[in-house]
Amino acid sequence: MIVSHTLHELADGAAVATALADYVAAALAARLERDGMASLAVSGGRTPTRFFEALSTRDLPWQKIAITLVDERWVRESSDRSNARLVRQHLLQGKAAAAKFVPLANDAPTPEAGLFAVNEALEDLAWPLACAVLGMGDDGHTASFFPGGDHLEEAIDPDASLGLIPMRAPDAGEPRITLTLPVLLAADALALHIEGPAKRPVLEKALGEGPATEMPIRAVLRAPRPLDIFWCP
Ligand SMILES: O=C(O)[C@H](O)[C@@H](O)[C@H](O)[C@H](O)COP(=O)(O)O
Repeated sequence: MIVSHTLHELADGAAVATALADYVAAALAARLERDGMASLAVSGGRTPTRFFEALSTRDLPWQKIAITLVDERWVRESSDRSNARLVRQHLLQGKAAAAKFVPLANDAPTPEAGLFAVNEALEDLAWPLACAVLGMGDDGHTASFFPGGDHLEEAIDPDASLGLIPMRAPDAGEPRITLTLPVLLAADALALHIEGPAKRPVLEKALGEGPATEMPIRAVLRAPRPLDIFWCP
């Protein structure tokens, strides 16, 4: 198996935010230079706030950049569980306010009902992604690839034909929608952003043996492509 990870160990969350913002800005700039347009997919959850704020100050031609999410909880943007809300509050600010944002959720009652419209909206992005930034939960999930997820095997299939898939899982809270593994792996640059002492042993365990369905981050860690892991205690 070919694995090629780079672990960036930083002193604290502020240092991770700066290093990851540098990394993402470089990936966007490289793609902009080549194609004149670039897309970025980011994760939600609690970890990314400081990184979003650092990235939002970067001097990039944001009007040529489209931002979407790696995954979303199927809730309204008024919910504090909404990843889109987090992106609007912390990333689409300052210079980055000029970016185009394509949310993964809409007003449809379920992800299945909303899927078609989200897929259509995503057609406006420049594909493949210039950069995708993943997070990781304490159970080893990433994106909405949850252990026990009803569409987990399809979502982490490297040959998945769908780019976007609904997901329900016992520990996911609400129904979710997520980009699938091949879409994430096709990104020019792929980062995993984890912070705090509790996540390091989870990462170490995920790097060991065992099925990817048990710790779905393994599907990313085992993929034959470079992955940059940003971590601080
Ligand atoms: O919507 C989400 O929940 C995410 O995109 C998810 O995959 C997240 O990255 C991890 O759960 C880590 O979350 P924390 O940053 O909250 O630990």
